[in-house]
Amino acid sequence: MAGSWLLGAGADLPGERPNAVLVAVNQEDGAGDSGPGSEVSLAELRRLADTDGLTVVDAVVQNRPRPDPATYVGSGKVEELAAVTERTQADLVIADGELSPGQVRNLEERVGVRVVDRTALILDIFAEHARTSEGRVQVELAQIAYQLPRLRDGGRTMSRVGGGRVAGGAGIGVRGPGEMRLETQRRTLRQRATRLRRNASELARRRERTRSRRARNRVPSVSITGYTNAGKSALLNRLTGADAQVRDVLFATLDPTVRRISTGELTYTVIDTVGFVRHLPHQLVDAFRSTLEEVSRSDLTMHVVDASAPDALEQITTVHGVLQEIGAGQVPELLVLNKIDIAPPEWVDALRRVYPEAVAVSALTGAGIDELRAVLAARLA
Ligand SMILES: Nc1nc2c(ncn2[C@@H]2O[C@H](COP(=O)(O)OP(=O)(O)OP(=O)(O)O)[C@@H](O)[C@H]2O)c(=O)[nH]1
Ligand SMILES: [Mg+2]
Repeated sequence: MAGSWLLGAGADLPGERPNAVLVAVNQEDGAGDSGPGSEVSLAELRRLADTDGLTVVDAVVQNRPRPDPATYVGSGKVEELAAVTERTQADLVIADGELSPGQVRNLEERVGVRVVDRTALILDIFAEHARTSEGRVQVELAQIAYQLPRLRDGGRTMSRVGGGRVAGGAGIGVRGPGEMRLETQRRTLRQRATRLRRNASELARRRERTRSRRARNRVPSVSITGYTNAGKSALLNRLTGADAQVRDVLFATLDPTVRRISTGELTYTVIDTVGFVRHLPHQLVDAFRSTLEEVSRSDLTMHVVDASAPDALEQITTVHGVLQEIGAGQVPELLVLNKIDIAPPEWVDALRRVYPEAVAVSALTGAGIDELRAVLAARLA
């Protein structure tokens, strides 16, 4: 059920899209114009909320040098937020940044509805989209890592704030607040995490065996990386005739799809994997380490860029940052500018000036795909 983890157990409204109000602190610190609270970041938060089955009804943004340690936005803005939430009958508030447990508690007390942050929203989308057992285990581990430091003694929190569904209704934390003492909750979560980790490492070993078989057979591997919604799965399908799921939502792909390509003498595998996003929750990066190893162990990564995105350059920087973080910084990269069928030609040219080696394609129309195949073959030979 969309948004159920965010709203808490028992708050599911079947068939209805819960309303959300966004709240953000725009630090305007000159660190690029895509930080929390910027237009780019808020537009993305809207898309994340939409992907998660929520309707964004309003946004409250405050410019200030840094977030208020107690309430994230200043106290005047908190009152405004409460008024907006009341007027729009919103079911929850989503902050465009990571909130401390104290900030969540204080905001919830004053605004009167559930308050979550960008990380929780992304975790919820991942939980919705995970299909394989490995994906589910990884998401649930990330959710537990997120929940543990945020557990609260039920008695003082609002009745709406429960644990809620975690990864496909696995059943942890579904009891309402106050039913379990904090320590018991903590212990239960830790025990569950231990079981999940055991499970995850078994699945990782299986993946490792497949990978080393490919390596022994000297089959080169190409990974597809890039910002979420860049067209990675569409490109895999175009290159290999696979039927990976292509959707206009964020994080459509969580579970890697591998396909083999043979052209002339050359055979290689192509693997499509999870997309990246700014402020990708570190809990997810940790939990998805084994999936992401497919990237760090690959011989080449095709970094797919949505050339029609106004913030394409910043998306590239974000992806490079995540690649570093997962230990894939050294993997040779082939930049692929995708969606040239809809990108303004001057944008594509501007990107090519920065990245002269990039290949421009459209996974949708097939434009540039032959050249991409040729470049891939040359780079792998
Ligand atoms: N116009 C156009 N749309 C494209 C192209 N490639 C992909 N798309 C669209 O972009 C959206 C995202 O495509 P996906 O292939 O699912 O993107 P992805 O990078 O795999 O996304 P995630 O798995 O969610 O990270 C879909 O609506 C595709 O139809 C393209 O070359 N041109
Ligand atoms: Mg995909």
